[in-house]
Amino acid sequence: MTIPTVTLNDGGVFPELGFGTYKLHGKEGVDAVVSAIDTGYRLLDTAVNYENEQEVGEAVRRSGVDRDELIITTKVPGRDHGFDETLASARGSLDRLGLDRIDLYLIHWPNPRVGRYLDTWKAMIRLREDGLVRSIGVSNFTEEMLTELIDETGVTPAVNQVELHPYFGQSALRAFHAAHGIRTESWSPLTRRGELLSEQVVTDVAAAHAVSPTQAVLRWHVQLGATPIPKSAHAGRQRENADVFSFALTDDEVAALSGLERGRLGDMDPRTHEEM
Ligand SMILES: NC(=O)C1=CN([C@@H]2O[C@H](COP(=O)(O)OP(=O)(O)OC[C@H]3O[C@@H](n4cnc5c(N)ncnc54)[C@H](OP(=O)(O)O)[C@@H]3O)[C@@H](O)[C@H]2O)C=CC1
Ligand SMILES: O=C(O)C(=O)[C@@H](O)[C@H](O)C(=O)CO
Repeated sequence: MTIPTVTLNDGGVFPELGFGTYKLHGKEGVDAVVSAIDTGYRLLDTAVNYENEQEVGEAVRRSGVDRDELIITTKVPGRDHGFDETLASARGSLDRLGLDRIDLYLIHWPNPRVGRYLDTWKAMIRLREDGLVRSIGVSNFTEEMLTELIDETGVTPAVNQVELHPYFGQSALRAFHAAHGIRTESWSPLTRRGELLSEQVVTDVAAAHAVSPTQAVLRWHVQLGATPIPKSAHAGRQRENADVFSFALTDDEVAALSGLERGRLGDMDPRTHEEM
């Protein structure tokens, strides 16, 4: 299966859909990531805090796919914020991944009370200049935080990975991203298999296209211009989730799914939620 791509603001190629790896561990985790690569996923999303960078690196080596086709994302955790700390954190990630380059490096959470995301961002710029990282971006950043990074460094993040699903459509933040050429990446795009998938509007839209509810929801992300990164440990579901490029929702269907808006899944407002 071939997943279409877009071009990031730094010229990098970026898939319209990727693979989440949170909670994939051990041999089963490696197998799941290999299976995702076999299916056609090229964007893989890990983080120091997922404690599975080794598994992702092993899967990359086990897959028969050319390294340059893969976009390996990892993230600097809150406890490593700061200029020197971020440089060291990246080297730790490269060691665990067993790779010589991170393709997309993100600040996992802004942790505003720590107050060091700007220094962290400056280190990421350095890592990109040094060739250890290809693209740099952030996760869970608000419009105000993005503005600060851009104003202080002149470097606009390529990606902002944020909570996004039909219950939390992030329309204002997405408009800001569009205005600044920042690619939106959707975390928990399926709401971790919550009640969303049995909402009447979701099952109706799915039935209209003879697809599954997860496919209808993932197609909604694609049509918003966001890159969802669904996680599944199962090859059949991985295939189902990636198979969203041969049908299109109508504008009314996109609007109907957006009409499910009700807010975040949990209390994860990045202005107050901290993850170290
Ligand atoms: N930057 C951040 O702060 C965050 C980033 N993330 C990233 O986003 C990724 C995706 O989000 P995540 O929270 O994992 O949740 P998702 O919304 O991707 O949902 C994953 C859940 O849905 C199930 N599932 C997947 N596909 C199907 C299907 N076709 N049918 C039925 N069930 C399905 C999975 O089960 P099963 O595996 O059994 O198939 C799993 O339980 C993460 O893995 C991580 O990489 C997530 C949260 C925060
Ligand atoms: O999955 C991620 O990237 C996270 O940041 C998680 O820690 C997520 O926030 C979570 O599951 C917290 O319970």
